[in-house]
Amino acid sequence: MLKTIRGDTVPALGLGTYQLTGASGQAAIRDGIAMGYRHLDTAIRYGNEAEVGRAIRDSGVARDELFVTTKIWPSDLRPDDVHARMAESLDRLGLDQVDLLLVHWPARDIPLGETLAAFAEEKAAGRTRLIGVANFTLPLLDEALEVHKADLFCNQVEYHPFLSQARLLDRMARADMLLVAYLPIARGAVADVTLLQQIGARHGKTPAQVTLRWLVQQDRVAAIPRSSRPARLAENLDIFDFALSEDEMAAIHGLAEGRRYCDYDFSPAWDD
Ligand SMILES: NC(=O)C1=CN([C@@H]2O[C@H](COP(=O)(O)OP(=O)(O)OC[C@H]3O[C@@H](n4cnc5c(N)ncnc54)[C@H](OP(=O)(O)O)[C@@H]3O)[C@@H](O)[C@H]2O)C=CC1
Ligand SMILES: O=C(O)C(=O)[C@@H](O)[C@H](O)C(=O)CO
Repeated sequence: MLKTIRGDTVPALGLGTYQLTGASGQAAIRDGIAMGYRHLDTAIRYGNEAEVGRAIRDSGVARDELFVTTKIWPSDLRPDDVHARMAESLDRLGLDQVDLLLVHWPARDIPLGETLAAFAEEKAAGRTRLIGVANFTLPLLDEALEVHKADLFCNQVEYHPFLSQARLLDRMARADMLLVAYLPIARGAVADVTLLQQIGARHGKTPAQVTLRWLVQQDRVAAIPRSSRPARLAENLDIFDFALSEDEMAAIHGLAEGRRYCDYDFSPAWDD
């Protein structure tokens, strides 16, 4: 399944790579590509761009069949730093271009317009095909769209059954942007939820598969679960042979309780 935003496509289900480092991390990423993952999510902060690059080269999969995202940390969002970090990322990845470059978190002390102008320059220079943001709240998104007049591809945010993103999704639909759901299985916590177990039993699927299907079945939503284990990598990808009913979709939406896992002292003031 592909998601299409203004003519650009991305596989709806990608592989998160946080903490997939070293030889074991590289092996997990390589296994994931061999199983069929074609969308890989890394970040400078994860310290694994070299592993991602090696896994891509080992896979033998053509570069244009893969969608590779990286992200720049908020301390490095001044224009000169953006250009330097992007060059270093490409070097570590062993690529000429990434598919998507993201602002990893909003910076409090760097004008957003300057950062996004530098991102647009990276796009114009062909070092990234697309640009976007992550962890942007409604006001930050409005600011980004205002200052950049923007062709922002996505906002990558925490999204799983325990955290509603209805207002953000509504705003992003009007801007024709993709929501990339991080922590899509709430670090595995969905496995213990009775409702997800019951829906899963009906379809012969696990709670994680039901959750990932619920995400990608929504308009303009992609998801990037991570696993270090081959069996779970395969499980998380195996969600395209069934569909949830409208009632099942609504019931899962009903699990939202404002539970957020990624909340740090540098996080923005969340909308919820
Ligand atoms: N932009 C941002 O600020 C952020 C982006 N991200 C991105 O999103 C990705 C996903 O988020 P992440 O933190 O990894 O959390 P996830 O929700 O993907 O959960 C990953 C955890 O769940 C376990 N798991 C994986 N599959 C299953 C399954 N089928 N059943 C039960 N447990 C399972 C994994 O353990 P095991 O490895 O043992 O299988 C791992 O501990 C990250 O890897 C990263 O790429 C994440 C956080 C913030
Ligand atoms: O995983 C991410 O993408 C995050 O933004 C955080 O978990 C980050 O990596 C971190 O280290 C927080 O201090």
